[in-house]
Parts: sequence; structure tokens; C-alpha cells
Amino acid sequence: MSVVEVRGLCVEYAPHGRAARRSGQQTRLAVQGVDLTLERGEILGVVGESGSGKTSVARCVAGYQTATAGTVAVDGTVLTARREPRDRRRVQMIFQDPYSSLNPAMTLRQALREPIAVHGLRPRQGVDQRVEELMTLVGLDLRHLDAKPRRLSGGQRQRASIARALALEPEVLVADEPVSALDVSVQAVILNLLADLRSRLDMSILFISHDMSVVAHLCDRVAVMTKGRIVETGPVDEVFRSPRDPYTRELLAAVPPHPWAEVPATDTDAALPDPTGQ
Ligand SMILES: Nc1ncnc2c1ncn2[C@@H]1O[C@H](COP(=O)(O)OP(=O)(O)OP(=O)(O)O)[C@@H](O)[C@H]1O
Repeated sequence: MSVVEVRGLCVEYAPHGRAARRSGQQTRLAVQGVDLTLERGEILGVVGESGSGKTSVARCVAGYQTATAGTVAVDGTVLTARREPRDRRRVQMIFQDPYSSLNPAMTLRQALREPIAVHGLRPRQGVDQRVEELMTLVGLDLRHLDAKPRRLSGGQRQRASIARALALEPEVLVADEPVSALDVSVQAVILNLLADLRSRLDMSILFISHDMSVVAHLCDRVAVMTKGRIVETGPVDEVFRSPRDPYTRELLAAVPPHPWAEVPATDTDAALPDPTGQ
């Protein structure tokens, strides 16, 4: 059984604010009947230009957005945006800007302890050990435990937001453009971390990106989205070798090879100067 099954998903946005309504702005159909499946341990890329509806699909899967029509099932159970905490935990989202999931006032230790404690995922005496395990899992040095997010580099912050998502022991990670805001040298490092988490934890990942070369680097399958619809789905190498849809061909033609595509996957982020000065 697929770990995520999306059927006939539609998302409509009403015009926002009185001025928009007065000026006769129409309801926006951002997602128009999307079907998707994510298999266990798979990384599925959803790729398309800005405004194609990728984030709206991602938010519905993670339970941040109410669908106008259609269903999202996780492990065969249909979940709406109103989820019980137990179900909300099953799908975790990471964002382009890791600040959006990290409280600037909290140290990493506090940020990682909190979800474990709130959801009662470890007995009290096991929480600190779990926090350290999570730091190690995402490749963060334990000396950063008492740092606040602003003291970290962009790559370290993204690692921390991944650790926080993993603290909830999700079955699925939804990653919305998680490397788009990072320096090119750090992008490959975070992509390799996601690939590593998939192999080590058998994690299933829905990976949203506008960048075909990033998708080619990381994903097993790709769904190509434009104007709220999926126009092509298939194994990444097949879609790249012989794209069937004209829009996919257009996307591929527009993308130069990524600067890091040939770079060996060493941990360049860890080699950055330590912003905590320690
Ligand atoms: N909260 C909202 N209210 C109104 N319209 C919205 C809202 N969120 C998204 N939209 C519109 O819905 C369409 C799809 O947006 P969405 O963010 O899902 O696409 P995207 O492919 O992820 O684009 P981007 O990469 O720019 O985020 C766009 O036209 C966008 O302007």
C-alpha cells in the first residue's frame, strides 16, 4: 500500500480582502484534480514553475491546508487538515526558510526536547539521549545544542529543522524547496542528508522543487506540475531521457546543469566557519 495517496485534490483560494473582492477578483483554482502516490521509502519530486500549485499540494498532504475537494490518505486512512495530534505527527513538513519551523527564542536543545515531551515519545529520562541522537542523525555537532538558530549557518539551520521534524518520528517528510535559499555549496549537502535519511530510516519524502537538476539528483520519481495539474509522472531517469509532455520538455530545456552536480558529496557545510565562534 502506498504511504500517501492523493486523489482528485483541488484547492481554491477566495479573493483575499475587501478590495480584492470589490475589484471583482475571481476565486483562484490553484490545484485542479491532482492524483499522486508516494511509496514507502521513496523520494517523489513535484516540480513546476512558480504558481503551478506545488506548495498547495504539499500543504494539503501535511495538513496545513484544507482541500476544496479530493482526499489525502496516509497508510490508507483519509486525513483532513483537522488532524488529531497523533495523525498530525505522521506527516512533517520542512520549508525553504528553516526559521519558519524554528523558534528564534529557543536553543536547539529546547526545540528538540519540546515535541518529544509534548507527544510523550520518550520517558522523561530518555529525552536528552533522544535529542543527542537526532543531532547526530542530521550531522549537527552536539556543541550546537545550546545555540539559538541565529547563531547557525543556513545549512545548519536546515539540519536543525529536519531534526525537529524527525523528533516527531513521522512516516513522511514533505520538503518544500528545502535547498532553494541555501548557498550552492550547501545545497548538495542537505540533499545528501535527505537521501541518507531515506536509506537509514526508510523515510518517504515528498520533495517540492522548481529545479529539475535538484530533482534529478535526489528523487526516484517525478511528477511535473503546471497550472494546477500534473502533466507527467514517471521514474526520474525516464522522464529526463524521454519527456512526453511539451511542458516537461520546456522545463528541461531551460535548466542548465547544476554547478554542484559534479561536486563530490563531501560535507562542505560542516567545513564552514563555526558561526558560534566556538
Ligand atoms: N493563500 C493564498 N491565497 C490566495 N492565492 C494563493 C494562496 N496561496 C497560493 N495562492 C495562489 O495559488 C497558486 C498556486 O500557488 P502555490 O504556492 O501552490 O504554487 P507553487 O507552485 O508552490 O509556487 P511557488 O513556488 O511560487 O510557491 C498561485 O497562483 C498563488 O498565487
